[in-house]
Amino acid sequence: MNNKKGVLLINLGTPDAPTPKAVKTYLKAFLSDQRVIDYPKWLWQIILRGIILNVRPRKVAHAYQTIWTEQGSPLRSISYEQANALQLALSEHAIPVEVGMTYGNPSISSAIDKLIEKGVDDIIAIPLYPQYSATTTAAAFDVIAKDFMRRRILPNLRFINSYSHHPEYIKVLAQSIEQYWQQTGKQHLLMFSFHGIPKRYVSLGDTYQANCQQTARDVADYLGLNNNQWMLCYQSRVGKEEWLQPYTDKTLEHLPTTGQKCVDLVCPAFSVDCLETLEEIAEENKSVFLDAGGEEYRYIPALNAQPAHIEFLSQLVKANL
Ligand SMILES: C=CC1=C(C)c2cc3[nH]c(cc4nc(cc5[nH]c(cc1n2)c(C)c5CCC(=O)O)C(CCC(=O)O)=C4C)c(C)c3C=C
Ligand SMILES: [Fe+2]
Ligand SMILES: [Fe+2]
Repeated sequence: MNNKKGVLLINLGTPDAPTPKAVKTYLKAFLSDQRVIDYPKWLWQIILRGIILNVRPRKVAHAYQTIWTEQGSPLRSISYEQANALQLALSEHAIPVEVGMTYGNPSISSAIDKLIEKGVDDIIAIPLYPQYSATTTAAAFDVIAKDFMRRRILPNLRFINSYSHHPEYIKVLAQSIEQYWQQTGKQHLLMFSFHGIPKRYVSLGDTYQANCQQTARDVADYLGLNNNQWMLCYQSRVGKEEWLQPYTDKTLEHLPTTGQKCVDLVCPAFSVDCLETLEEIAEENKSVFLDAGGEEYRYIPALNAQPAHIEFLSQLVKANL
């Protein structure tokens, strides 16, 4: 008898509300994960609970308030849109799709419960991180593994660990940029801004930087861009350690002084628009660029639930049936 397949779409997670209290709960779970911050646990917990969780939630809650919608956090509401659209795209195979977040709600465990309730015994887990990183992809796997520890009967599991250079993904991403340029009638310097990670993690073997470089180069090649027409940077640095460089904010501050006054940003590490794109890139970094003398700054939206993105995800699922 064939196994019944189901899809678990995974993303990072987001607070339940844009309040300091809810943000504190979310950051506590997220920043306590040793995959994300690998300092000695006892030392880090003193810093986290003693300083960071008393200062950061207020500031970050304010940032969340600027992007919150009637549907709640964009990361969560767009993830549900993706799941509904993907389930529809897979309807001929009757494959249920559920959303699970590594931190916060809906949890990965609740998503696995729902799939099992629907009779699924073969789960295809897709962390929506095109570029592999231990900080995100492996962290998601850890949560699945932990969930499985409480189950007597384990479903089959297929885990898609990255798709940074999948030809169809490159095509969909490149075409979304092309369409943006066609609709606006203009093309500026293209800045690929990926979420950063500490440089040390790459030295320890994380393939994230190589994956980011591959995505950016493949998309630039698809678009026929020469080396002066695109660049790669890393955003969202946290803490005092050196992260992957060049930094997005420092680069945007510098670009206008070199005569580069117009820029288009795309953030391929984010499959879904979220705090780091809608606030940090589309607002905060825009001000950095314009204040430094830049003239035109545009953010190209994430792939979100765009039909071409959903079609790519459904191909990824079908290839794993
Ligand atoms: C401090 C360490 C962090 C690492 C390493 C990191 C890697 C990483 N994160 C994403 C995707 C997202 N990060 C988001 C928010 C966010 N990230 C960090 C820290 C690290 N991320 C923090 C503290 C926060 C919360 C906001 C803040 O306090 O500044 C989000 C957005 C969530 C939302 O609710 O909208 C995403 C998505 C990737 C892809 C990545 C490494 C590859
Ligand atoms: Fe992050
Ligand atoms: Fe940020």
